[in-house]
Amino acid sequence: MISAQSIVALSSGRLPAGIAVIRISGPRSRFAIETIAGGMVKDRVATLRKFRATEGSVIDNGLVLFFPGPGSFTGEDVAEFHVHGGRAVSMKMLETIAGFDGVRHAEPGEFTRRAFLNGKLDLVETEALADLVNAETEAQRRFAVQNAEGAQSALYSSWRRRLIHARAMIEAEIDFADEDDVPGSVSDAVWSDVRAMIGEIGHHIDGFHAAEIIRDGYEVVILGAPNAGKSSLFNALARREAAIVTDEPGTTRDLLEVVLDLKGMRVRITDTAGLRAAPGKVEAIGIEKARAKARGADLLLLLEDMVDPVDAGLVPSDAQILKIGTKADLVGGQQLAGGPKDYDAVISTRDGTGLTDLLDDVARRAAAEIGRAGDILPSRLRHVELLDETKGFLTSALSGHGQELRAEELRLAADRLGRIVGAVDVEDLLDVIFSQFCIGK
Ligand SMILES: Nc1nc2c(c(=O)[nH]1)N(C=O)[C@@H](CNc1ccc(C(=O)N[C@@H](CCC(=O)O)C(=O)O)cc1)CN2
Ligand SMILES: Nc1nc2c(ncn2[C@@H]2O[C@H](COP(=O)(O)OP(=O)(O)OP(=O)(O)O)[C@@H](O)[C@H]2O)c(=O)[nH]1
Ligand SMILES: [Mg+2]
Repeated sequence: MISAQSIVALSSGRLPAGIAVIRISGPRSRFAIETIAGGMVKDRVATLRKFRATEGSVIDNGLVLFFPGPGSFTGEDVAEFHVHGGRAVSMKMLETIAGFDGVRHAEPGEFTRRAFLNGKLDLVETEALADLVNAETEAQRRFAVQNAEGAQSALYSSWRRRLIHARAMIEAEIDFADEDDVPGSVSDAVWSDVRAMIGEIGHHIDGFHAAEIIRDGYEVVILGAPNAGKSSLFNALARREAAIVTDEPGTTRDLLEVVLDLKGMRVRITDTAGLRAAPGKVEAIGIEKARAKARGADLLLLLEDMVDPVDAGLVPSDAQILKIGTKADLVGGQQLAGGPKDYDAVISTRDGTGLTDLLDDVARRAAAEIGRAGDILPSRLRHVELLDETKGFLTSALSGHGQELRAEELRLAADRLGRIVGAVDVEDLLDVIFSQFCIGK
């Protein structure tokens, strides 16, 4: 598909910058180079040229590249002008190119949309490209680049191929039911492969929580009785005075959150109101919020003042729990070693005791949840929903009666996988997916 309209945008970031890249895709790319750079350049080779405005004045000295379609990012002819990254320079270039007949400013994600429509990327790779551009942590980048390169798509495509093969076998059996040369063991093999796929898809779906942790962060909630030292730990982890600390019990009422990059992983830490019976009105609301937050957490840090231990009570949650003794600086060494309480960690925000070990422990637990680098995980709820439907059709195909019906269910299952990668009927999804991009991508 070659669009009649060419599109232009600033494809590099915020101005001013050292260099800015102005990119045009579509049939007017060639004309833009001829007009602005005074003549065509060699394909795919950076060439230094003077760039001139329509009336002939010099805009800048810069590098220009031409990528002939279909061998380009978008699949169309593409030109790039690399200019000095000033605001006025970039605006003059954009204005000049958008002033040509048949050229308009690109919408967000429109270059990538053309790449998708021209078959350069599938839908999952497109989503991964959006993730790559938005990646802030090393774990997010690793995950996104692997999927942008097609790892996730390859998995779905291989399942889809297996299903198409399975269905062909079952339909052949229907067609040749009366003949002797289609052995029954063929259909046994097919259904045992379908059973295996149900297991593989189920296992893959289970990985979604790991993908959510990579994207949204590993959720750590600090809990404990009033004055246990929660906000002091929170501030130490945030490396700033993010929360108010006083010696008055009941200082913190609202949830406070910081996001850390811990060894390349996104980790969200929440400070909460001290848990106690018979609190004041505002505090009671804070305590309810703390309990609700704890329910959705991955890890609870349950703090207790070792000088004045108060049982904060149990909080229902599936999260892992680390019991932490605080204010170690106030407690003698022997007391700690032989004390009645068992703590997973002992810290002091006063003298820094145990903080590095605690962070290491949190990072280890987050890494264990994320799984091994290279694991292929579903990266969108959209994928999980379609995978669930796929699994549902496979399950009823497996236990169903009548070869025709069962073959039809295999078809429906393969169709759902096709929807994930965009091989079938996805027009309705495109606007949602491309709205995740910035202009120029
Ligand atoms: N200057 C610049 N840097 C960039 C991009 C770009 O468009 N321009 N990219 C944009 O996102 C990324 C690189 N991605 C690209 C992907 C495909 C093709 C391309 O021309 N593909 C052809 C031929 C491939 C080949 O020669 O092996 C093709 O797919 O047919 C170019 C860039 C990151 N860096
Ligand atoms: N000596 C010592 N004092 C600490 C330490 N951590 C906190 N404190 C003190 O303990 C008191 C309570 O600390 P906070 O961090 O506000 O306690 P909190 O758990 O957030 O309390 P609430 O918000 O009221 O629930 C303050 O006076 C802190 O200075 C520590 O490691 N050593
Ligand atoms: Mg507090």
